Amino acid sequence: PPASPAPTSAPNSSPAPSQSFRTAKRSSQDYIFGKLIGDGCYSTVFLAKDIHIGKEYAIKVCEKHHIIRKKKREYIKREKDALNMLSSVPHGFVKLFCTFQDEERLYFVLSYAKNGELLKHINNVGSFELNVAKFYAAELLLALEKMHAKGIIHRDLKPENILLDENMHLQIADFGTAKIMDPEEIRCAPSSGENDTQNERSRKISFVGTPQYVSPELLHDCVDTRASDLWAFGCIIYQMISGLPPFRAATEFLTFQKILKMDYEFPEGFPADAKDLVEKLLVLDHSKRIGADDKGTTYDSIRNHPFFLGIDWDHVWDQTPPTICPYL
Ligand SMILES: C[C@@H](Nc1nc2c(c3cc(-c4cn[nH]c4)ccc13)C(=O)N=C/C2=C\CC1CC1)C(C)(C)C
Repeated sequence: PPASPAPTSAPNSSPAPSQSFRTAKRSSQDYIFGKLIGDGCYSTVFLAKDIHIGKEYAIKVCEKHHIIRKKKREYIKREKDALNMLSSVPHGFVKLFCTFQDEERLYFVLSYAKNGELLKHINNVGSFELNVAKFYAAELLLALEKMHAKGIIHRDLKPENILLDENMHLQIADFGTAKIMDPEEIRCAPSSGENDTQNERSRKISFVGTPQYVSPELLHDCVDTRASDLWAFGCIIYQMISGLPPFRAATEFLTFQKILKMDYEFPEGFPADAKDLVEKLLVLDHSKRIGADDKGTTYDSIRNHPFFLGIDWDHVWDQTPPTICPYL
């Protein structure tokens, strides 16, 4: 953990807008830094405890010189903006409570997702029972709807940055790769391939997600749309049920090849409804993916798919998540 430098002048901090009371300016002195819980490209996430209230947080620490040298200021700013835009959403995302800085570092104080990465839970049991996969797919879809309705495309969704809180509810993390669409681009439709504005579709992008989950349009045409997150959604449903992502190979290049050739198959016994939904999400043409044409701020065509039969969409977050247990 970073040595807590004695603050020379009160480091500037900006309390998150959601705080209902004024707090004194925070600094690294207000926290006891614990174990390292995650390592991103340009940041490290530590478990930390607020010495005044004893509450645990995840604090993302970014070295300023590293960000400047790697020209990543835009990524950091975009992540803070996305987290602030989502801090008013009650469920589905890690919360940003406040930020502060000192001479060398930027600090983001965030909610601590006590049960860690979804990937760890999939690997612990091999693969999820259908009811567990359905539940987390439903929570993930609700989070995608909220994110997309605010014009935020995550672009790197994967089981490593989908976390589980202390009550085992889902929280999406790591918005450093997110794209925030300009206000005039945000339509009510959460995702609409053919109606996407020219800039949303054709904007040159400088970033490609994690090989196993990256969408073909991001690879082939350098295009990112909300539907790119729907592709990753399909990969994650496949992986929760089978234990592995659909596109995997010895190298990144071979993985990309498989994606562009749609070279994947379903293991024996993969449930038919789940297979049908995954096949409707893993479509090369992003405008033809299920949900891409949905209007309003919900993916009704996905919600109404038989895979989600029995999900009460208004009470998913109130439910006690089903126990993740190894296959008998
Ligand atoms: C995805 C991220 N990993 C993680 N990011 C966050 C965690 C987190 C917690 C555990 C964990 C908890 N218990 N055991 C493990 C493992 C990985 C975590 C958390 O609690 N709260 C906020 C986080 C992130 C906030 C987001 C703005 C960056 C990477 C790999 C990028 C470091």
